[in-house]
Order: sequence, then C-alpha cells, then structure tokens
Amino acid sequence: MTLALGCIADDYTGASDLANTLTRAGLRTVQTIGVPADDLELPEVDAVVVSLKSRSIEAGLAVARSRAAEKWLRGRGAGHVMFKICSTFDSTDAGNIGPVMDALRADCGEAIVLVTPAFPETGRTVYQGNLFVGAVPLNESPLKDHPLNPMRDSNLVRVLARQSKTQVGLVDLPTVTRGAEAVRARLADLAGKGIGAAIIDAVFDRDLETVGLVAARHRLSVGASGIGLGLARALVSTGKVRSAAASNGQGTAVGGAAACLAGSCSQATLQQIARAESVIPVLRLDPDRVLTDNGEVERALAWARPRLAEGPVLIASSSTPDQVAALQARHGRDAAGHAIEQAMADIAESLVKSGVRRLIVAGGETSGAVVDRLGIPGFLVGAEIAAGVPVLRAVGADAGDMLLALKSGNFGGPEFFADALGLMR
Ligand SMILES: Nc1ncnc2c1ncn2[C@@H]1O[C@H](COP(=O)(O)OP(=O)(O)O)[C@@H](O)[C@H]1O
Ligand SMILES: O=C(O)[C@@H](O)C(=O)COP(=O)(O)O
Repeated sequence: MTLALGCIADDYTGASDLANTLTRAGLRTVQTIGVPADDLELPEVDAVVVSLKSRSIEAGLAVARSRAAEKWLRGRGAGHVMFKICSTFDSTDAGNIGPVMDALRADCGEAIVLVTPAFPETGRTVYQGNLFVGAVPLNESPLKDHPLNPMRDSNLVRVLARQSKTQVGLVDLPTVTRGAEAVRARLADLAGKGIGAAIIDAVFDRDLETVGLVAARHRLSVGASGIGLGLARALVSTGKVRSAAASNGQGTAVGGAAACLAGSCSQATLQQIARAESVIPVLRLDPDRVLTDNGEVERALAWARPRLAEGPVLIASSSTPDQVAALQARHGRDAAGHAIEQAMADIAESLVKSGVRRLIVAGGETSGAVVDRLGIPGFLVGAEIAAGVPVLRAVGADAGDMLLALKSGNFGGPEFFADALGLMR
C-alpha cells in the first residue's frame, strides 16, 4: 500500500471528521486507532488517518506519539502528512499544536508549514488570522468555556506563536484569492525571513482548494477538515488519486441494541440531549457522585440494562458552564475530566457486554476513552450523519461487527441523536 496522504489526528472525533471529509472527496480512507499493529488487516486505501488522544495530554507525550505516527505514515509512502487539529484550535499555551508542529516540521525538514483550522461547512472561517465560529470570533463563542481548553484569544497568529518555537506569519485572504502562485510567493517570502509557520485565511471551500494545491507540494500541513478537503481535491484534480466511491463502510446492518453516551458539555450537545429527551429515555449522571462514589456507574447500568430491549437509551454527564466550573473548583479540572471519561468508558464496556452493537458517543475526549476501552483498532467510513460526523464501522473489534458515531461536541443539528440512530441499523 502506497499512501497518497497520511494524517495524524489529535483526537478520535476529529479523526472521524477528517476521514469523512476525505472519503466524500473521493479518497479511499481508513481511520486507525493509534499506529496500527502489523497484523491489522487494512484494505487498499489512499489515505490513513491515525487517531491519537493527544490534544490534552502532556506536550512531550503528544510529540512522541505524533512522531511515531508520522514515521509509520512516511514508511508507507505518504509524501504529505497532515496534522489534524480541532477547527476551533483547541489547545493551551503549553500546546499541543505548536510543539507537535515544531517536531514534525523538524523531522521532515519543511521550511514553512501551512496552518488553517478553517472548515466553512461547519462555520469555521479565518480572516486576518482571526478564527470565527459562525458569526462570532472564537473568544466570544461557546469555546471560551470549554472544560479542558477554554479559547480566549481569536488571533491564531498570536495563539500559535505562544506555543511554538518558530515565528508565525500570515497569508491573508486577498493573497489566497489571487491563487496558488500568490500563496506560494507569500510563503517563500515568509520562509526567507526565517518564519516557520503561517496561518492561512480561508472563508470558502474555494479558498481551501487553493490552499490544498499549495499544501500538496509541501511535506506537512496543520489544520482541520477544510484543509483536508483542499488536499483531497488537489490529489484528485492532479491525477495522483483516482476518485473512488464516496464510502467503503456501508455494509450490512449489524442489529443489536443501541446506546448513546454524552460527555461533551458544549452548547450544541446540551441542546441535542434536551431534544433527545422527547424521543428516548435519558439518564443524567450526577458528576459529583462520579467523582466521589463508585456507585454512579452501577446506578447507570442498572437503569440502562432493562431498557435496552425496548430501544435506544442515552446517558449523559454533560452540564452547563457554571456547573462545570463549580465541579472543577471542587475536584480540579483534569481530575474531573479524567474521572468522568473513565466512568463513560466503564459504562460503554458494560453496555457492549450486555449486547450493545450500535454506540453513539458525544465528545472528543469522551470518545477517546470509550474507543480505547473497547479496544477497537480501526474504522471504515459509512454514511454521513451531519457535517463532520460519519457512521463508522469497526474493523477488528473484539465485540465483532459494531457501528459507532463519534460526535465532536460542537457538531450536529438539534436532532443529532435521532438522526444518528436512524442511519445506524
Ligand atoms: N459535568 C461535567 N463537569 C465537568 N467536566 C465534565 C462534565 N461532563 C464531562 N466532563 C468532561 O469534559 C470534557 C469534555 O471534553 P470532550 O469529551 O472532548 O467534549 P468536546 O467534544 O465538547 O470537546 C471531558 O474530559 C469530560 O470528561
Ligand atoms: O475539527 C473539529 O472541529 C472536529 O473534528 C474536532 O476536532 C472535534 O473535537 P471535539 O469537539 O473535542 O470532539
């Protein structure tokens, strides 16, 4: 297998978002959990998205894991490696976008790295280096209250410079609008000044097509699904990849019981849970009891098991920003996040033992904890539930045939859970 594109994603929902985008753009794509073991049978593909859970871990560890993934991808022929980050640039001044970018750049000897989290289909646009989430700048969006990495600065040139050893420049929208040659000239100018990374403005998909044409001749890029779209379209339009059917993971129905788990506290997920309450049974965990009393997981399982035969259930830890802040003040941010993630993983593991074969998880870190616990090594991409969220068919899972959906906290419409359940048969 010679890869046309290698990708490293810093969380599992982000990886499925990118795998979805690449698949829809015509690349045969597989998502792996970590660097695949030698004995994992992968289909013939154009792109592999290696999913890491490296967004919110210690920077040194994120660097080491990303470098191992890069080595594996380059070893399979990937001339270009894309580091997939969140479209809302989720990170802190300690990293991990900057440290990982610096390390991958050093490894591949890239003079200047193209960086853009723009993903217009989901309302993420970048103008004059400032990231907008829908109509508002990042620092005014709900991301300002994210439980793990509150985003309080919209200027990505500044944000990335605080995390990176290199200086960061800007390729502005007027330059992008002039086309690939203008972008190349601007990048060469910045690189000539010793600047090692550039935030690239992009507002429409056509901007990302321009960026993709430029990026495809580089060894490394950093961004969200939008630059993935640009790269995929460049690979197809230049004949490096022959466009394939839009999905390879449809397959047969798996049946079995269905369950939803929500650990995301995003506004979108809170609304989706509220809407789900009118169609399926919903249990809200008591987060304090998760942190202080092991009985909360058993209580959730005792509630869920008898209901599974009747239809899908949803279990949520999600709370409002005020409640999250209060819990974190009592227990510490990382301890609270970790304990709730592990409780979700415990619940998922037991539900699968009880026959659940269709599982929807809301939240990137939450999905990481659940998928790790289930020991699933990889996924094929199926139908698209919402922008950035595909149905995934597990490959090589101990539990056998399973369908999952890993939803980024911010993605999906108000009826997301019903939409997903409708497509996961
Ligand atoms: N009620 C709560 N209070 C505090 N933290 C919570 C609560 N519920 C979930 N969390 C934690 O918040 C984090 C949410 O992150 P994540 O799952 O990545 O969601 P998103 O996709 O919205 O970023 C996880 O670490 C999760 O365990
Ligand atoms: O790019 C995006 O917004 C998503 O693909 C993503 O990375 C989601 O992260 P979470 O919101 O933590 O799930």
